Amino acid sequence: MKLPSNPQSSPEVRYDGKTAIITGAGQGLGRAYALMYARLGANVVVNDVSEKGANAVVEEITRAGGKAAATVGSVEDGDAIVKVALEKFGGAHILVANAGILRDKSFTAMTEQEWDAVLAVHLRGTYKCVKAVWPVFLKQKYGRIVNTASQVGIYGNFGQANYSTAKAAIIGFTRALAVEGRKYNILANAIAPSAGTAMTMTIWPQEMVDAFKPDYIAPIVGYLTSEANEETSGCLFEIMGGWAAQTRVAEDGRWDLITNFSDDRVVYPTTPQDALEQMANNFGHVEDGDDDPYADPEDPELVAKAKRNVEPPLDFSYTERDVILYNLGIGATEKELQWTFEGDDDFSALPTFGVIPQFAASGGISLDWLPNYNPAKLLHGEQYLAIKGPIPTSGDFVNQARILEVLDKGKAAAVTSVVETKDKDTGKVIFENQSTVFIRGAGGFGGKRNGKDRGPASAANAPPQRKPDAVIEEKTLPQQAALYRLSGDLNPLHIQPEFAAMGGFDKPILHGLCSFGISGKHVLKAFGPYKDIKTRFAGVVYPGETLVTEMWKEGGKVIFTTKVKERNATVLAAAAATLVDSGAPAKAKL
Ligand SMILES: CCCCCCC[C@@H](O)CC(=O)SCCNC(=O)CCNC(=O)[C@H](O)C(C)(C)COP(=O)(O)OP(=O)(O)OC[C@H]1O[C@@H](n2cnc3c(N)ncnc32)[C@H](O)[C@@H]1OP(=O)(O)O
Repeated sequence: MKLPSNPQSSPEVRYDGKTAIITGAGQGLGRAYALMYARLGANVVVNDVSEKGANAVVEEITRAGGKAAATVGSVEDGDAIVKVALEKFGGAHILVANAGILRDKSFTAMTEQEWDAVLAVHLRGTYKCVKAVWPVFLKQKYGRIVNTASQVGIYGNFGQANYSTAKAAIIGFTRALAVEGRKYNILANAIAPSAGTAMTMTIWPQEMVDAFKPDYIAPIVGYLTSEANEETSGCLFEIMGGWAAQTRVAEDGRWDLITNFSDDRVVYPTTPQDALEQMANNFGHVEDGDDDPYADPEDPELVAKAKRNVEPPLDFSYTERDVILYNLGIGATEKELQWTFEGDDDFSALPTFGVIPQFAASGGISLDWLPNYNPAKLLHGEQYLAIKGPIPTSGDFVNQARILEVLDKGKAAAVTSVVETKDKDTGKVIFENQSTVFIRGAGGFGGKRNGKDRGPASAANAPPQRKPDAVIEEKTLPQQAALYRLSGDLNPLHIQPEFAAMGGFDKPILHGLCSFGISGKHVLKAFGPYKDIKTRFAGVVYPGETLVTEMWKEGGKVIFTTKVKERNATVLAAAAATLVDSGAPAKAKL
């Protein structure tokens, strides 16, 4: 920011013809601002809850030859305040939301009334005044706003949970206004002033109150709300007794140095996109210490810390009942006792049961840091499952989840997580899942578009140009999703019409992993067991539709494609399974 050395005397900082609205202007900081604006040619609307205070300031201004009007009442009545500006002066150009109260109390003792009162005056009052003046600013394509935050809102303070909350919220509010207002020449900044006023008098010693005069704050507010300020917006300034600094957010993503902002790898994000980019850029290089340029491979503790996307391990158990429920959920029948009767000699889980433990683990992975994240817009994009040992029909396990990659697909974000499921007793990994979710509307944050080669987990698996070696058709049930969800994926997208509508579907859709399981069962029936299986979810399936799995045996792999028969739509693509017995012949008749 280019700040004139003395804005009050600088020739370019004048407010002739402009109307400034100042809330809480009956005394203290607000009064100092009101007097400054009036002195520099503005019409001033002096708002205060105290009639005496507001009138005294108006009188002081008019006596000195300036123009001012009082509006007495709460800042929560922003409409009434702005109305005075429009009626008395025919417009509004500057809003300084300054009014505030304190109700300090330790959080333990703070009453709800004390909480509500502070939030009402600071946060709701600021919002109401901005809301009322915003259409005026939009229409004239000009507006300058200074909202009043506080150091307490930045750093927190004992006895001020209510005030800290309101002030922190005002910072975010102001930054959002700056983003939305920029193209209309509406600039909004927040200040965290410290001055001796009636408000701080209750908590500061008298010498401090005397030393830190409100007049020291006014010039910065004056400059920020002047025409001379053509670009500074969305900033936060801490100002006190003639000292001012811009406060920026700094990020250093290295665990070892997270509290040490001392070198040039520290970054200063100014938008959520910047902040997200820092996070997104870090995904993928933290699988082991050697991959992490910031980790010291000599120091195992540091290497462990560098695995920053790792969720804590979570216990997970399942029983034979869970196995049967899953098998039924992907179409096992009462005749297939090996999948539906625990007393059968060959009782077993269908291999894709291995995707189920990840649901218990990935609950810890939150995605709400993505811009415009909307859970209704999330679709399952890809799935890879490696089966690394015989699948028990019951037991105790430990799941470990981590985010592997966050890609920016422009109109969507693609987030890949990895979950390893280990046998709790032996520590042996049984399943590894790599799962990509595709969140429509959450892209465009400036992250990288293409991910790394994840071997069979990201292979393109193009089907060969010949007739399939095996084809299996299976009609799903209208209640397929209602049944399948009981195995762990409780996403309402698959059962609740209203939620499906929010996701853009006219009715609930089938779980991607249900179709995956059904096709995985077809591969098993046609070619026998496999040690890994992968697909891309290329189109939606509705419960009740018929799935047709076309399979081609290529060496030790079965490449497959699944279509919905009724719509001839491809729903599983780039799909393949690696067979345990690579020499297994294609079964001609199924
Ligand atoms: C713990 C485990 C977590 C699992 C959570 C699972 C939660 C479940 O409850 C949710 C579900 O089961 S949803 C049901 C299953 N999934 C679906 O039905 C999705 C079907 N697919 C589609 O609709 C589109 O392909 C669609 C919308 C995905 C993409 O179509 P388009 O927008 O037209 O995309 P397109 O223009 O073709 O490509 C844009 C870029 O995105 C990449 N891409 C496309 N499809 C992808 C997919 N399925 N997965 C990952 N990336 C995909 C493209 O490669 C392209 O990238 P680039 O431009 O860089 O080449």
